[in-house]
Amino acid sequence: MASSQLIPLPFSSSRRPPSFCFRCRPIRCSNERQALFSRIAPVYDNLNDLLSLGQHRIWKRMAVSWSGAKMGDRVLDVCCGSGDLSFLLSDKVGSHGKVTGLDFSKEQLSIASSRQNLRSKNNFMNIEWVEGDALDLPFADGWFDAITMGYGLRNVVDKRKAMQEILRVLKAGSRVSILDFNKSDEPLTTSVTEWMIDNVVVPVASGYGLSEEYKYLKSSIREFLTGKELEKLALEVGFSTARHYEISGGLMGCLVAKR
Ligand SMILES: C/C(=C\Cc1cc(O)c2ccccc2c1O)CCC[C@H](C)CCC[C@H](C)CCCC(C)C
Ligand SMILES: C[S@@+](CC[C@H](N)C(=O)[O-])C[C@H]1O[C@@H](n2cnc3c(N)ncnc32)[C@H](O)[C@@H]1O
Repeated sequence: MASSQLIPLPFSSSRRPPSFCFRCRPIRCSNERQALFSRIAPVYDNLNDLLSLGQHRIWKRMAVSWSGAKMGDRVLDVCCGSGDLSFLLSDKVGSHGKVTGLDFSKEQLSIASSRQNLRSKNNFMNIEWVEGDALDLPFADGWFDAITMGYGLRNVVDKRKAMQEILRVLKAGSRVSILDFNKSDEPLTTSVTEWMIDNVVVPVASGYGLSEEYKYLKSSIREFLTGKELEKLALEVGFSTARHYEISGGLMGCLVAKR
């Protein structure tokens, strides 16, 4: 029976937080982002449901399906947050499989662990929560049969390093499925997304005192990689195949890469 206790890991030397981050521009460095996701943790799930009208659950189901996770597998959910994809993976791999949800926000992992304990399904006990850094994964080479990363790659400070780490811990012939906002080539799609963030998402978030945190969404999407650039990065780090699928009219996208 997997423990639902959090497994704390010491900060890796590459990310030991400085006493303060005076040189960091807002939301630019790892510990700023860690603090952001810890602040939004209490309302994160509810705002996702409200602001996407529940659609994000469909997008996450698609990403988990595309990971190829199956009964009995040992799988990893990188940047698991409150655990949405981990719970979907838990159903896929069943009680003989094993799900590891990794995140560097204690607050997000605490929400995930609480949600696990509230659920009646036995096989959710096949999930363990690990506090760790996606840029320094505390797992052996070739350890996982499938990996997911939901709305995480856009948020790590070193996307190439994150992809290298995912490749390292993935078994040969296995897949990673990386879901995120799509940095569209279509001006209309970009305009609609940015209009929604400015005029719906941020005003709603401001009701919770989180307008700055949700404003970050727009800048992070602008600084993200396009689908083609994500495919190129995956092949450069060593994945054998990489395809980026646009979802919901190009609002979201999912990169599926095989080792
Ligand atoms: C699950 C979703 C986003 C997760 C997420 C990712 C981030 O990087 C954040 C950064 C800072 C704050 C919050 C997040 C965050 O929640 C996607 C759905 C939730 C979005 C917040 C809503 C986006 C709305 C779309 C722009 C328009 C939706 C149109 C239609 C209703 C589908
Ligand atoms: C937008 S949330 C996504 C949560 C969840 N996967 C989902 O789909 O709802 C992004 C998560 O990535 C985590 N994160 C960002 N950078 C990280 C890093 N370098 N290592 C581990 N977790 C990280 C944040 O703490 C946050 O919980």
